Amino acid sequence: MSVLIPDSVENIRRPNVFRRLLGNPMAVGSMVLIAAVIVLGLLAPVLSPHSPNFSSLDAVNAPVGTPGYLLGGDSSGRDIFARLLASVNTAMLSAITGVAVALLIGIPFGLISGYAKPRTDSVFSWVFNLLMTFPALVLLIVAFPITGGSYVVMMAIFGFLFSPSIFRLVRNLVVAVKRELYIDAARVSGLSTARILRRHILPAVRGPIVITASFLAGVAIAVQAGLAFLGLGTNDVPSFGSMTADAFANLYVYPIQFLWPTIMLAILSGGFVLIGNGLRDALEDSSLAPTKALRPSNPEARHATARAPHGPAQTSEGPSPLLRIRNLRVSYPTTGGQMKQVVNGISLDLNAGGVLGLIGESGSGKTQTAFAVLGLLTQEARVEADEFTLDGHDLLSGDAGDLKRLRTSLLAYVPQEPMSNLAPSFTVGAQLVEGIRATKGGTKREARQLALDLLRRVGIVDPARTYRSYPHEISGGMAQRVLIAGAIAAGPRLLIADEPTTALDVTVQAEILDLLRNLQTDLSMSVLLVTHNFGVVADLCDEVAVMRSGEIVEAGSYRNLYRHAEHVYTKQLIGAILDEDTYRTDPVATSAYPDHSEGSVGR
Ligand SMILES: Nc1ncnc2c1ncn2[C@@H]1O[C@H](COP(=O)(O)OP(=O)(O)OP(=O)(O)O)[C@@H](O)[C@H]1O
Repeated sequence: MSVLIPDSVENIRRPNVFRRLLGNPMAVGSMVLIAAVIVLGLLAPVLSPHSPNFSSLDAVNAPVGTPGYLLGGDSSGRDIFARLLASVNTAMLSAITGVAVALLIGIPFGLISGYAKPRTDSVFSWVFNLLMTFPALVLLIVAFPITGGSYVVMMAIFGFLFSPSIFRLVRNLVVAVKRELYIDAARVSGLSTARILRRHILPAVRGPIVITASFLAGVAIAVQAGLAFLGLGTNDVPSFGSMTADAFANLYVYPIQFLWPTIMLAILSGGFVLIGNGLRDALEDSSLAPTKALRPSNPEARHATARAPHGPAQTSEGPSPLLRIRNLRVSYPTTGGQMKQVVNGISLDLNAGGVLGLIGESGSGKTQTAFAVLGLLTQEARVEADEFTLDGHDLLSGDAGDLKRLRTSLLAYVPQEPMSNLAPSFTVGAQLVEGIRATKGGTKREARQLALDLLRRVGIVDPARTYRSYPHEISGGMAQRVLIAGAIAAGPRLLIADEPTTALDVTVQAEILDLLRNLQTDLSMSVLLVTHNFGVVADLCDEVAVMRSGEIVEAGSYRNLYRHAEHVYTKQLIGAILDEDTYRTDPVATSAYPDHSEGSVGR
């Protein structure tokens, strides 16, 4: 299958994220300050001569610099420096507890809810929305007696009450990401849901989770301090809140006692927010936009899309075609409660080794047909047919797992937008290796070797370099070659190519068509080519089915159709083929289809 899946977690780390983070002065400053504060907290027993709860009458309100009392003593004669360092540990443990609980609840439920069927999503969303309506701070105060005064338990409750914010964030991100084509590609490849969630979706949504977790850490520290300020918590554990409450009583006499805990509190809670912002910027800067395919033009290649068909024509009348479709209907529910049919009962056969072009204007139902074969239609789609078989197996009945395995072993898919089908966070090699291992098994070393061979096989000049590259570092044409390499890795019997050249410039289109033609011949595989361009059909296909408004209006061998097309729409499509001897001066006639006059035949 055309699977381009990452290899391992190590491969998902972009090398320059940390470097980018180091280029952000606010984030670096915050990290240094927080790290210094944390080290001070950890070294508390070494640095302070007194225990934080030790009190001495001699040290009551002692000034800064008193021997043995670096920052002086508080109103109870305790060492302010010792209590400050102990409070750092309290704050950090509070942040870790609160954030960990919120993430442990919010992330898995958010991932499942966003990815699962609408009913599961509704149930989870309802529960978390309900939880979100609870006034968290009031509940924390009310729950205080059952915590036994333990701030760790209180912060665990805090994490629980704030988990809906993580849940909603993750769920909404997943809903957006799961529509990406590379997720479809991963599903087609047969990867399990858990693996897709862990390897593809989680890395894609981690940036916003990181920033929210940082905010939450800052909030957790502030909330714990606030509760302690109100006297909620054991007196044995020093915290910035209890220190400020003590100092508050002496605010006008010894204001400096108030200064130390508030400065530390500001450093810790503000610092986490700044680090989170810096991390988000670093992650966003390294999320890379696809680059356009730019290749030196090859004047000779211009012939390719308008050439006569090659090789012997395949008949679609064989006794047991690889793909057999009879009266296929695909429909979707409308807001009015009815079903809207987008594929209206089409029938076609594709023999082993045959090349069938499915051609038609935009919206004619080509992709819906191809996706029905691939099993990639959305859950609300209703697929019905009198016959719908792949290699003799019924695609409409039977165990979902068996059908998935069948498709994985027999089908491969080459998409329209090569860049969108490569996961941006992983190297080309990592994606190929995992795709190969998911379909063929074997060791990582074997998969790597095969990936390099495949890259060479699809005409990539420097396979090792491309193997190491991220998708943004290669051109659109190379990305399509990479996808084709992944598609042929497991030796598919049927390759479904959906507008494989549309997103590429014209010379690269010709190269990709050449490649597909050579691979089809060498590997003796069948090809179902979805296109709106008769020139592409001419280049590759033996048989053609012309689709319009969800129906096949004309079908037959390419040669026959090219010479003796009967349907006016087929004639229009043929008339839209451009070659170097054709100079179009008139627009394509559309009067035969007044209701579809805007329909594009040569988009
Ligand atoms: N999820 C959906 N819900 C409702 N209608 C849909 C859905 N997906 C596709 N359609 C409709 O199905 C019809 C056929 O779409 P399809 O993608 O197969 O067209 P196409 O011929 O491949 O065109 P294109 O070349 O633009 O992709 C379109 O009218 C489209 O709006």
